[in-house]
Order: sequence, then structure tokens, then C-alpha cells
Amino acid sequence: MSDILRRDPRREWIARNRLHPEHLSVLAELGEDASAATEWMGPNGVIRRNPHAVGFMGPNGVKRIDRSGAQQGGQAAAGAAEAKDSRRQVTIEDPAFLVAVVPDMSGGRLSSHDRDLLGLARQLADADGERPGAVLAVVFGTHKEEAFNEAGVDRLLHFDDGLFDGHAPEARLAALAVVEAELAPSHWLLPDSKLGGADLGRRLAARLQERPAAGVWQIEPDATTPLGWRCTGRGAAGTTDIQRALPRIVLALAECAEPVSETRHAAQTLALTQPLPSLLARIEDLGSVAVDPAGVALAEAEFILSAGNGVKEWEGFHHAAKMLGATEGASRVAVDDGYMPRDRQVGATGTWVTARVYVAVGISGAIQHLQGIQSCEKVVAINVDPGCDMIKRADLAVIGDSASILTALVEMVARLREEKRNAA
Ligand SMILES: Cc1cc2nc3c(=O)[nH]c(=O)nc-3n(C[C@H](O)[C@H](O)[C@H](O)COP(=O)(O)OP(=O)(O)OC[C@H]3O[C@@H](n4cnc5c(N)ncnc54)[C@H](O)[C@@H]3O)c2cc1C
Repeated sequence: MSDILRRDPRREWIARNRLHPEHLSVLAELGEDASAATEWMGPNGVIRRNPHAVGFMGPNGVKRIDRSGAQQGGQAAAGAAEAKDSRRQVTIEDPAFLVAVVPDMSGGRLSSHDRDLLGLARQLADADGERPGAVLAVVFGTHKEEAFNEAGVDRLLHFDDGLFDGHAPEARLAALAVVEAELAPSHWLLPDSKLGGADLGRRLAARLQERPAAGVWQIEPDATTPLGWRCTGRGAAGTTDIQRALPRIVLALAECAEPVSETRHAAQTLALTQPLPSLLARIEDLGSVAVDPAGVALAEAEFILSAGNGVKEWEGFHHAAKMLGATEGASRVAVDDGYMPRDRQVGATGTWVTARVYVAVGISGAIQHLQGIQSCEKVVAINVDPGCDMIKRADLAVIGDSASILTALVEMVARLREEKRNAA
């Protein structure tokens, strides 16, 4: 019997349609307790979600949604565990070709831009089911990433020599040239970002004497082009979109593709057989310069501690920001009330921030504020109201009084630093 998955669109439709008379029996057939089923695996391995399964029946038969956060948290945690377990394992033993991705790895981890790029690479690698390709991640310097497999990486080439740490475009380019000579990837994908990818990608294109596509935000199959794909990228200083045949070297923007979320890959380590050329670098990285986080522009800050109307002890807030090494931000109310300067306002009419960690202290989560933090990677909310919109948006929520939580946080950080000092 063929092992091709056969879909039954009618059954899938019934599973989604809670008003259908056979809804419960079809959910049960799919192997779930229908009353509790919020997620189940569809026939093609894609996770299906039933938003109507959230909540509970009140005493008068009306459905209630628990806004205390307890149910949401529980479901989210259970959902995360389930989603983790339900990822389909994909192993590509003998790839027909390689798609090379050079992530920025800012802060030693895959950024959301890097993950989007890996999603784009998967589109290229998985397009032909008969001839699957493998996604090769080329990573430089020391890193802390542990989930290359969940981000869609089949092969991992790690250059961990200290030579590649910091700003080392010449050494990195030399290594990429060796990868090109030895593995000849079908495509090179780099983030079109200020964190190194844009510069390295253009250097690589010059070295390989190939014209790259920059500012790419979409690719589509197109049999009339030499490589079978066309791409759309921003052009004319971001004022227009340009479509062209997809070249081999692609510099892609954030959100160019959906990051991988439903499969787990081998992330098998590769090593080159050829040695890297010895190099006399003309650029020397003297290391990063410590800056006062308070002076960092909000739009560029990586870690923001932001205050709202729920902050009552301002001295404690400023002390906490200093202790944590965070850049200060604020809601409009905190600014209008004169507690924070106007240039610290986050939101639609303030600054749109892209921090890796955004801690919202006593901020309710009005839509104008949430707009300004939509690109933040992780949001932590400190609030007395478990039902407020900021708690719903947050990846981690702490329910309680802002002053006492910040005091406890500062004490904990001081204690940990002390312990580290004593151990050293
Ligand atoms: C055109 C327009 C543009 C706007 N642009 C922006 C913008 O760019 N940025 C922006 O921020 N707002 C903007 N606003 C305002 C926005 O609508 C909200 O009014 C504002 O964001 C609310 O600020 P807040 O969350 O600090 O205050 P509140 O809404 O008053 O919320 C305070 C929060 O603190 C919590 N809290 C209270 N006491 C404590 C305590 N002791 N400990 C912990 N938590 C506590 C409360 O539960 C509440 O959730 C705009 C509004 C308009 C109309």
C-alpha cells in the first residue's frame, strides 16, 4: 500500500465546524477527547486548532472564558508541550542539493530574522518531493543556540575558531569561499540586516562575481526562470517592489517566510575536508565598547524596561533599570504625567521598538502601545491585573505590585552577582 497521506477534506471540515452534527464523533475519531480538544494533528501532519474549545460552561449554560490567565497559561503550557511532541521528524539522508543559510546569530542565538530565513530556505529545499534538498546553516564564532533542528536546519557547519568572533568579515568571507568550492550550494541566503548579513552577503556576491537579489521578502516558483523561482524585493530605496528571477545569492528581509514550526530536522554536523586559507586580515575588531543603556536610542535597544501608569515608585524603577542594564521606555500616560521624557515613549505615536526582551511594568497594553512592541522577541509583563491585554500579549507574566516585584528582582540580581563574584 502506498504510504502517501490521503486527505479527507470533508472530515477535516467537520472537525473544524463545531456546529456540524458529526463534529464530536469526528474529533473523537481523530483521537482526541472532543470536549477538551484544542489541538489535533491533521492528516498531512499540520496541527489544527479549535479556538472554540477554550473556556468552560458557566452554571447557566453560557460559555465563559477564564481571563484570570490560569486557564490560558495552563493551556499554553500544555499546548507548547504537545506542539513540541507533535513535530514531525524529517531526515534527509542524501540531499539532491544544499541551500546554504548564513544566520546573523546576534547575541549567539538565531534571531527571528534568521528563523524567517531558514523558513525561506525550506521552501527552496522542499519544493520537489522527489528531489529533496537540505538546508545547511553556516555559523561563525561561539553561540548558545540549541534548537537548530527545530528551526529547520538539516546540516550544520560551525566555524568556532576565535578568528571568526566579533566583526571579522574577511575571515568569514574566506570560509564561505571554501564552502562554495567544496559544497557548491544551489543558493546562498543571508539576512539583509545591519547585524552583519547585509555586508557579508554583498561581499560574497562580489567574491563569487554573481549579482545578488537584495531586500527580498517573497519567493515564488516560476518555471520560466533559470533556477525555477522568481523573487520580489524592495527597490528604489524601499519605495517600490522589484520582481526578478531568483539568483543564487539572496539577501532577504525579516518576515520573508514563515519560520519552521511543525517539523524537526537532523541538524547533523558537517566538517570541511579542505583547510581554511591563512589570512592577513586588514580589519581588526577591538571589541565592543560598553555604553550606558540609558543613552541607547529606544529603537536600537536590545533590552527595555518600560514603565506605565502602574509604576508608583519611580526611584525604584530607575534603580531597577540601572541594576539590570536595561534601557528605559514608557507608556504615553507615564510621559504625559511628566515622569518620563517624551523620547522614551513606546508605541504608535512614540518609538516602535525591536528589543529582544521588553519588560512592561504596570502597562495595560492599549492597542497603540502594543503596536510599538510587535517586533519584540520576548515580552514580560508585570501587572496587578491578570486579565489585561499586556498579560495576554506577554510570553511571561508576573502578577503583582510593580514596586515589590522590581525590588525582589533587584535583590535577586544582586545576590546572583555576589555569588558569582565569590565563586570567581
Ligand atoms: C491617538 C492616540 C495615540 C496613542 N499613542 C500611544 C503611544 O504611542 N504609546 C502609548 O503607550 N499609549 C498611546 N496612547 C494611549 C493609550 O491609548 C493608553 O492610554 C496608554 O497606553 C495607557 O498607558 P498605561 O498602560 O501606562 O496606563 P493604564 O491604561 O492606566 O494602565 C495601567 C496599568 O497598570 C496596572 N497597575 C496599576 N497599579 C499597579 C501596580 N501597583 N503594580 C503593577 N501594575 C499596576 C493596571 O492594572 C493597568 O493595567 C495613544 C492614545 C491615542 C488616542
